[in-house]
Amino acid sequence: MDDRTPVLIGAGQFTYRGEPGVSPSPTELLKIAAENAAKNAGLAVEKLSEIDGLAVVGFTVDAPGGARVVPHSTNPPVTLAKRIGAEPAYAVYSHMGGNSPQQLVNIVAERIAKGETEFALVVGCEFLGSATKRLKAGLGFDNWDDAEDLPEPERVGDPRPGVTPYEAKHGLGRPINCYPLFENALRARDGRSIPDHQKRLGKLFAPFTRVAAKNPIAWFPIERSAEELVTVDDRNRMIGFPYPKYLNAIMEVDQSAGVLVTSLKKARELGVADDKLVYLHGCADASDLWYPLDRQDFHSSPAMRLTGQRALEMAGVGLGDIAHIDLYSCFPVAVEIGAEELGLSLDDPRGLTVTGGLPYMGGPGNNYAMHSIAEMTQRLRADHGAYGLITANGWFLTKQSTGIYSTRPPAKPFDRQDPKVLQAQIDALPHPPVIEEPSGSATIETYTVVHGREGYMMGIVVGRDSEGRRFVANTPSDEATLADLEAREAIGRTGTVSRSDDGARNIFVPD
Ligand SMILES: CC(=O)SCCNC(=O)CCNC(=O)[C@H](O)C(C)(C)COP(=O)(O)OP(=O)(O)OC[C@H]1O[C@@H](n2cnc3c(N)ncnc32)[C@H](O)[C@@H]1OP(=O)(O)O
Repeated sequence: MDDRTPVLIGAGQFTYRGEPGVSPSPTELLKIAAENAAKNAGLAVEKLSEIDGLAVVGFTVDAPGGARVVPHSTNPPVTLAKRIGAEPAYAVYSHMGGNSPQQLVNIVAERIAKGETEFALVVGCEFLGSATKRLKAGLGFDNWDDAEDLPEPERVGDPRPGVTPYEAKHGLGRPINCYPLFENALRARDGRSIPDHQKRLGKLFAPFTRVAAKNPIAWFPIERSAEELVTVDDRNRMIGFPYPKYLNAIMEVDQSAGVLVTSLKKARELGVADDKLVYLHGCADASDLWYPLDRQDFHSSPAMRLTGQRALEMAGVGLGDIAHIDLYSCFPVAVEIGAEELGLSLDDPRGLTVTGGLPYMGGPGNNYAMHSIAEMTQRLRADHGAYGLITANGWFLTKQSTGIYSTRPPAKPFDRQDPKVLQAQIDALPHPPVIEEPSGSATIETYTVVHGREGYMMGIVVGRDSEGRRFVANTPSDEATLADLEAREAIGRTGTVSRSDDGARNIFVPD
């Protein structure tokens, strides 16, 4: 095998469950994950000082337009490198997106295969659990020594925001509002009744809770029944119809995870045992037509389909050869569409998660997939020669990265396809025109009803005007309108769209 074959040698994870007032800072969380990865590889933590590559997953608080409410370094890779005594020649920080962990592993592996990097740490963390509690309780951030003001890091990934200003104005910028648009569209496409579809969602995620219950890293290690997941009550309030809270990714956690990726030659020099080596056999990255309103429809993902196919092709295996699977699971529809695009059934006996998934394992910001890679590494070491597949999704089913791993040594040299190849195919797909100021009669293409802690808040409708142009609008926010949208299927219903009195938004009034 080529000396430059990229290989994962160690994976570390961490969940902090202590007092918020003394919680680890972001750099501390990253360092703990890195040290756990080193120990997992059988290395002394001091060896981390030898890395020549460092890729840090972008923090959620650094999303475009995000306020610097939590003190943290302006250059997390450099701050972390100093903390572990390393001076990596390659040090990058990703743009937003839950695809980032797998994308960074793919990029770093390609660099290793080209001889540009030899020993890399890929790592990320979530710190909004304690940080939010500190902010709410006025606990301050005295023991966080991260707030270094350094030159901006080199960023990798696509810097575009997830939505246009037009979409943001109508509420599409929050995942809890946007993902339900896909879920409802999927239900209507299948002609399933609302009660039957809710049952399907509970049935899909109940096995995820079972995996989380056995995962020592899980934020909510609690097994729940299918019925409990979809029963709306005081503990499980409706968030964005049709998702009660238990079907939403949990935002406020303190977790971190990282992996060490080296060349085979370096792994040998470091003395890493053969039974620790996990190879990246296949990988791919692509984005769907970028903005939600530009999609072909709200129940498919060409990027998931193509990245899955390409990763399998690169690995030289078929779906039937995969023994362990983790589909990105921020909300049920990400799993449903992911499974459909890959050709998996929702009750596949292999299971669709190795961690327990975002609503139960955690890792909601951008770093969830690092936990699935770390967990997959363990599973594959225990099932020598088996293959594992993970998918990672960013923004609103926008960016996709896929990885296929195994302890089995690859039969051919690592050869990542230029992501531009798949991207050109996706960008050439036809899609409906978008109109920003529609008026007149229109039809609902998909919708959701947004709830606050006190109850109904607003409706969001994606519709088509009489010429088939797509628009987004809000509905009147009276209870009768919103309750009716939840009581019976609204997709395909007609109404009238016009400008709000203040001219700021579109308002769709159902017939
Ligand atoms: C590509 C992608 O990955 S997109 C996904 C990115 N991630 C997200 O967008 C996260 C989405 N989730 C959220 O924003 C939040 O979890 C919400 C809005 C669903 C709910 O949060 P809140 O409004 O704070 O919840 P609420 O005030 O009703 O209840 C708080 C309680 O519920 C718990 N809780 C909060 N969210 C969740 C959740 N998703 N599942 C289960 N319990 C939860 C809290 O721990 C808290 O419990 P406590 O009372 O025992 O302390």
